Amino acid sequence: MASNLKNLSEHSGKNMKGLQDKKFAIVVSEWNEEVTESLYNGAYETLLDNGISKENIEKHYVPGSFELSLAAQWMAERKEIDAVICLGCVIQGETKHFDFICDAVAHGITNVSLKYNKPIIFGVLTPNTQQQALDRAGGKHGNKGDEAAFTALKMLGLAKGL
Ligand SMILES: Nc1c(NC[C@H](O)[C@H](O)[C@H](O)CO)[nH]c(=O)[nH]c1=O
Ligand SMILES: CC(=O)[C@@H](O)COP(=O)(O)O
Repeated sequence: MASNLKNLSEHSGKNMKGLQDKKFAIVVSEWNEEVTESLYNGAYETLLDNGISKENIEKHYVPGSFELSLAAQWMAERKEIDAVICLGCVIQGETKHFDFICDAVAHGITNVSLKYNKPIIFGVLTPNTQQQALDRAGGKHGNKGDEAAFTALKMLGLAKGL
């Protein structure tokens, strides 16, 4: 469903109880920092709003979205980290560089998640324009950072219930 049909900040709060002791690492790309900082703020506040303490939320920066996969692996290797939220914004330029980055980071994050059996959340915007990015980073379509945090919480809740 396209973002213009479902607000990114709305969620059905299933499986999100008893997670107060879980520890999160949020990795943020420095590219398009106006957007990614807004994504981070959304994710951070969503975790706090759902009972996660500030002490259990780490923030780390990478140069660009392409580096999110390796940073996610460094976080996932740490036993004390229960979930990793990867936040980035890759905006289409004139060349195919966009395609290579998006493909690499989507596959990279998936591979880390399966390798370490932990939620590694793909909170990466891949818009055609800056405005589309802003609309999804606290604008008219909500905040992808909220969605990423909700997703991490729900996956940990699912794992807890298994
Ligand atoms: N153009 C964007 C980039 N490019 C940088 C890459 O992510 C990477 O850091 C570089 O290729 C060196 O490995 N990154 C974004 O996150 N967003 C962009 O729009
Ligand atoms: C996604 C990118 O790396 C992109 O912003 C770079 O722009 P261009 O494809 O015009 O070099």
